[in-house]
Amino acid sequence: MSTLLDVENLWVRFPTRNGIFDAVRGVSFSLGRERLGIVGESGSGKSMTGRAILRLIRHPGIVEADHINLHGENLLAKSEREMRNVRGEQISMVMQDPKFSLNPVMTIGNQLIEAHRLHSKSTKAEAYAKALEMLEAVSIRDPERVMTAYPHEMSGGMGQRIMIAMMLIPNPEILIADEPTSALDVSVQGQVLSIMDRLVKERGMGLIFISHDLNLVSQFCDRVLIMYAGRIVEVCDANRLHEAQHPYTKGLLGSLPRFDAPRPRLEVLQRDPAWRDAPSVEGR
Ligand SMILES: Nc1ncnc2c1ncn2[C@@H]1O[C@H](COP(=O)(O)OP(=O)(O)OP(=O)(O)O)[C@@H](O)[C@H]1O
Repeated sequence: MSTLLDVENLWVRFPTRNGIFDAVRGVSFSLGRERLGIVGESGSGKSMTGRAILRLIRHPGIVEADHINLHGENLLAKSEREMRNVRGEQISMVMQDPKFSLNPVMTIGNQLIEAHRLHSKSTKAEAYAKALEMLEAVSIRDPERVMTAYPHEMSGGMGQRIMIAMMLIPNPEILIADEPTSALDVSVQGQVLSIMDRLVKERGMGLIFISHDLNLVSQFCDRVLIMYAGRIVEVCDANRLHEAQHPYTKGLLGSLPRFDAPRPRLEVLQRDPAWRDAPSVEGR
């Protein structure tokens, strides 16, 4: 499998009143043209890993790594100006809540057109056609009407699909999706997942899918990194997640409710201090 992205020894640090807090601690993994899941409980460092790749960690957070290579070029060596081209052009990120990402006072059409013209020297008519095409690609049924609407007029699921359309306009090679479907109901969730699935298969895109939902990730992804306290504790093929060896992963699986075999009581996730200090597993 060809490697698009290779991350070596990534740390994300925050200075706090009580000293440095390490949110991500020496994580290494690679991404090919695949659906790579990152799972773990809240605070395990999933989002910070995704944001660090795009150097989107806010001050005073610090990103350090031996390298974050995109096609062999280290993103950490790029200037802020060069990074602006990488964001969107090569790597896009979709966040959980589109309301925070779309401009509330601009029509959806104008936002899509602007996104397109930012990345290519096209005429307004070409950008309009491309915007319509992208809305159709994410299964928006009435794209002409949606072009003239404002974000608040959209349901959560439509907003999320519009965000994906916006992220796809520059045709990125990598999409980082941070809990992209957790605010959506199950049927809309299915639509959004199938759009992302199609993009991986048809465009050969690499997808990093960040989620706390083990069931979803095991069904949707090819490979899964399991994070605990800022480290990767286990790497599994998604369809073999049930064979996971690490006690934390087993605990996460054991604490899931199941409809097919209801448990009288959900297991409480136990944590062992030794897990924190064990070296990070390589996600390659
Ligand atoms: N500005 C900050 N200062 C200090 N610590 C921070 C800061 N921002 C995030 N953190 C910490 O970094 C850790 C990792 O956060 P991250 O958002 O990556 O977790 P996550 O696994 O994505 O969790 P969730 O599923 O809840 O989003 C958390 O413990 C969080 O409290």
